[in-house]
Amino acid sequence: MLLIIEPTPTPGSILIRLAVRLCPINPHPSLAGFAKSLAEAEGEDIWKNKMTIIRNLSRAISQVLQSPGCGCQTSIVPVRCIGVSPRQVTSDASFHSVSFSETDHPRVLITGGLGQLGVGLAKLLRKRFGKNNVILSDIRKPADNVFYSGPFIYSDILDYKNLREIVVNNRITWLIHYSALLSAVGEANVPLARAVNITGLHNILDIAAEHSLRLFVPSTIGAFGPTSPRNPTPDLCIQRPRTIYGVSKVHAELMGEYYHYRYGLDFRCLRYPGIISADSQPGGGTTDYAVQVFHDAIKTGKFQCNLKPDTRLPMMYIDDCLKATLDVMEAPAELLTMRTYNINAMSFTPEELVQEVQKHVPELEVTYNVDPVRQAIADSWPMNFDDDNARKDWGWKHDYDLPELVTTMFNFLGAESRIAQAN
Ligand SMILES: NC(=O)C1=CN([C@@H]2O[C@H](COP(=O)(O)OP(=O)(O)OC[C@H]3O[C@@H](n4cnc5c(N)ncnc54)[C@H](O)[C@@H]3O)[C@@H](O)[C@H]2O)C=CC1
Ligand SMILES: CC(=O)[C@H](N)C(=O)O
Repeated sequence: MLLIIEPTPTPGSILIRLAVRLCPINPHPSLAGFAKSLAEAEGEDIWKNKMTIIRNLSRAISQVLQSPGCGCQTSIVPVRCIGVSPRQVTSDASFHSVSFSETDHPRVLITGGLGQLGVGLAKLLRKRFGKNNVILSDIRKPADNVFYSGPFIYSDILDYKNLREIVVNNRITWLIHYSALLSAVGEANVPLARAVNITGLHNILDIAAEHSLRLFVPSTIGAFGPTSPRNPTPDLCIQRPRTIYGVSKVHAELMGEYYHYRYGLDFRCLRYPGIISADSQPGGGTTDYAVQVFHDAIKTGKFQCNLKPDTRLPMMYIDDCLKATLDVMEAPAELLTMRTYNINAMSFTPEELVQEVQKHVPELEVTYNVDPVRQAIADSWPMNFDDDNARKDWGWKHDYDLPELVTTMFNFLGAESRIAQAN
């Protein structure tokens, strides 16, 4: 629970916020009533009697928590901390952002939503929560099909005020933060990667804390480095990545967890492996080869791989990745023993992937032209990812192994190229 205290807080205003946050749909009468009487008495120098206030406050809270009429889960409301908001709010924005009509469905904002993963996630979430409850945002111009498939809004995560306005005006309750520069493009432009991945994240964290949002930030296998155990890599171990991307993701993991413990932010984070998708292009990472091979196999029958044939990395089909994201966002807080989890599906080398691809396109010709930057990155990343905690805690389970992944990719891309040929 996050309680934001104004510059001159009064017992009444604190209690009204507390009542609303404990049960936004139906503030508990004893707490709400007590808050009202305190608010009325505020003119009478009520701070003089602090002990009475604290005693009555604890009594009112415990009544609320024990009340069967309160629709809120008691397990998620313990008063973790009553602290000052990370960026002090001068207005009553946080109070007004809690709407009494927010009931069944979350209102979701996805940042960086036009990359490899965002459009697919929006589709999945819209199916579950309704089209208009999921807003895609990015700094790029959306394709027609994306623009007409549901709400889209321009949002630069470096613009704090604009981001805050979007969250307030759209009564956002879940924020999925996808904007980032990935590993290879990050090394090519370190200042921009630092700005987007680190400064941008600070904006996101503050806005999420200020407005009590549930926040998802993906991390990556790239958050580990050459001194981490690589086969397998557990959730908790040495993390000394050697890319700006990896450093920024470790920073995101630690800052998110810190905000969780310090301000009660509902921060959730999964470390994704390399993600393979058919209908969206990767944005400049080290694992991109594993998507490119499918397109080249179909288009030209020739593929040049930029990693060595025996470079083993953890990978996952996009549907599994998006399902995991929704599952962890919906998981009851009491199941989460950690706030950052590894997830995995399979591990393979380019050689093994090519063998599987050649079962579908036997004439595929493959050459290796190693990119030293990407190879050095891949050599420092996990080979196998240990995701036992995600499986134990909230029931994570992947559906796609290597053969299913390859068949699914060809089914999709084959159908697409047949449609293109027919037109
Ligand atoms: N695709 C993958 O294999 C993996 C992805 N992830 C993480 O998942 C998230 C999404 O990944 P992808 O969709 O693959 O990334 P992507 O690189 O395809 O897309 C990132 C998006 O962020 C946007 N962006 C850049 N600067 C921005 C700014 N200032 N404001 C708003 N948006 C901005 C870009 O326009 C782009 O559409 C990222 O955080 C990434 O680190 C983690 C592990 C693996
Ligand atoms: C694994 C990732 O985070 C991403 N695909 C990259 O290669 O940079």
